[in-house]
Amino acid sequence: PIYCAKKTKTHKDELGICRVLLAELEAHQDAWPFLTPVNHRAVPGYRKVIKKPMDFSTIKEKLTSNQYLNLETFIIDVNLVFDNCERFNEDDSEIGRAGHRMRRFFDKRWTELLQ
Ligand SMILES: Cn1cc(C(=O)NCCCNC(=O)c2ccc(F)cc2)ccc1=O
Repeated sequence: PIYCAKKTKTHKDELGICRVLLAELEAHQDAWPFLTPVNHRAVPGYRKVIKKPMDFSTIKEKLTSNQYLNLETFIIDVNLVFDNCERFNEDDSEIGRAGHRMRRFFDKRWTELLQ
């Protein structure tokens, strides 16, 4: 079409996309390191190194208690999960590789959903 207006998304539309994206992240086979908060008593050094812990269950709680203003604030928290993972884990480790795979999956899915 000659004129293609960018369809603005309402807050409800954006939150719907967040719910779909989060469900897909949680269902992914490589999600297991990210489903619950890292147990800093079981993982030495984690609390000192990672200033802003984040995980999918915390994101779900924030989503259901309407703490995300929009899709962007949701994407910031999801990226925090993957950035924390990269900071704390070797790229060539079980959890490090899972983090890279999950980030690639997320980046692909939210761009697809926004097209
Ligand atoms: C992101 N990150 C995670 C860990 C970590 O050790 N995370 C716990 C893994 C054990 N948790 C599971 O295996 C599990 C949890 C829930 C579930 F539904 C199924 C399996 C360590 C460093 C780090 O940076």
